[in-house]
Amino acid sequence: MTGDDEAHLRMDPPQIYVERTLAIIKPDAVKHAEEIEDIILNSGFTILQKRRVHLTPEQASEFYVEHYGKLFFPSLVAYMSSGPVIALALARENAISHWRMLVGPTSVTEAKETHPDSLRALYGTDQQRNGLHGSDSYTSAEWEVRFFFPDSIVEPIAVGQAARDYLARSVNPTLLKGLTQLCKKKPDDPVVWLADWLLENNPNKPRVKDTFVEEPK
Ligand SMILES: Nc1ncnc2c1ncn2[C@@H]1O[C@H](COP(=O)(O)OP(=O)(O)OP(=O)(O)O)[C@@H](O)[C@H]1O
Repeated sequence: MTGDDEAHLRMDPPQIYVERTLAIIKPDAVKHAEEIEDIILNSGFTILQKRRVHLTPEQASEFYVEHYGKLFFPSLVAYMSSGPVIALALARENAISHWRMLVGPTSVTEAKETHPDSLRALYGTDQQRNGLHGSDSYTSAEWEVRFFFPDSIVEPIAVGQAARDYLARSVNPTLLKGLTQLCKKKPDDPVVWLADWLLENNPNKPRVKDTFVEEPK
């Protein structure tokens, strides 16, 4: 066995993990919503759900309850309930940290200086009217997505051993056969060839023969 082979064996298996986060386009940035959604999609996010809502002051207070008691809390609540916002449930790998990176620092002045390409630098106005929100942790993402999308059924995503068991049971046996055939054939476009092979050899494909006889027109 070569050193390269040993290094491959020591490598962790690839992780399959799709994370969700809550994004809000705040009242001052709603006029730029189309542009912002394009940037979201071009940054590898999937928009799972979207709602345009006008929060009441009570709802805005509940959403930002962690800031209750701070000097800026009353004006934050007034601002967040001053006009419609767009709430988006976003998904991608490492969605929470990627979205916060794309959004940029809380202060728009700082965002313009240090992260001029961030969404807050582009669409925010000041420390408070900073255009966008993003969940800051896995726990708050779950809570915030439910806050805006209470009816959404959140399917737990299989991770770790559960993901490995699922793939080992449902996908790997067929995929391995396909990959073996692929290595024998070495087609020009291996991905398309494999996709066709998988469709043709899908063990879940109905096996009933098509017995209908086409009537002449
Ligand atoms: N010093 C401040 N003065 C006025 N408004 C503020 C101040 N600090 C924060 N805010 C407002 O409160 C929001 C929540 O503050 P937080 O410290 O959680 O920032 P953040 O995590 O960057 O923002 P968000 O939670 O909206 O994504 C900010 O986005 C901003 O609108």
